[in-house]
Amino acid sequence: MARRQEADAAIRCSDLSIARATRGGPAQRVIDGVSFVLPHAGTLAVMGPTGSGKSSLAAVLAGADEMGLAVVGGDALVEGVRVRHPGRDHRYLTYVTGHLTQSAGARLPARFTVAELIGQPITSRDRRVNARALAVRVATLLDELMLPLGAAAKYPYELSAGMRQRVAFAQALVLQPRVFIADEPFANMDLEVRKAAREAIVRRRSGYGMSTLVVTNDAEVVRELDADILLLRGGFTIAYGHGTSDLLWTPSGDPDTRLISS
Ligand SMILES: Nc1ncnc2c1ncn2[C@@H]1O[C@H](COP(=O)(O)OP(=O)(O)OP(=O)(O)O)[C@@H](O)[C@H]1O
Repeated sequence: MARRQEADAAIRCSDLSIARATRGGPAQRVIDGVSFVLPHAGTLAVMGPTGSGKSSLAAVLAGADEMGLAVVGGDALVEGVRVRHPGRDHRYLTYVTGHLTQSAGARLPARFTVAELIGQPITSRDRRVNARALAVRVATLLDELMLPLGAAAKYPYELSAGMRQRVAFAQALVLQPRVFIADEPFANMDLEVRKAAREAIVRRRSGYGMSTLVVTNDAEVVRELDADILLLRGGFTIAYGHGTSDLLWTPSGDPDTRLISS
């Protein structure tokens, strides 16, 4: 797909507010006035307690068609595409962002093989894809994420939870995204595998400038990826900056280092 005019940042989020429709009741605001900039080749960790809106923010930025989520204020530019009304650019948005949703491994559809699942972002866009080239790309990703080549022909139920998570991880990277939006990507991974998955991110960051927004509450992940931090509570930003000692706390957010040192 042709590159659009070069955006000046991977994500430029300006006073973004997101609401989630609730059954019967009024829409619930899950993100309220959030602003940040993720530069090209940058890494941002979105942290905060459960229900603070991390996954909702990630889904909207990735252009996920999640029922009931809507931008109700401000906007965000992801590789130059407005998430509020992307229109025909929605397809481009989902092409340049690799979205690894929360518990993606556990939610892989059961009727496809691993090779089909990893290749799906490509085959769903181009049915005449070169099968041999696709097989090579799938094999490379399996190897990179320490999955045996034999896994390609298996179905999700034949794999462990950790292996399924790596299949979902590979699927989110198969299009070599410009922005990787990953919701708790290292769930169910042991130390060795987690290192391989982290290196897959770092390799793309230094190789072609992939930017990463990672939802995590693991301070180790923040350190390992040398990430900036956006700390949310109840949909609001309570701190933003780099490193635990360099965070700017908003007036409404009492400094609470427990949130980032757990
Ligand atoms: N599928 C859903 N249906 C209804 N409400 C939801 C749904 N998913 C999230 N919510 C609500 O939206 C708000 C924000 O949730 P969100 O999942 O974005 O937060 P989070 O910080 O990612 O939480 P967690 O760490 O538990 O995943 C919460 O109040 C949550 O209860």
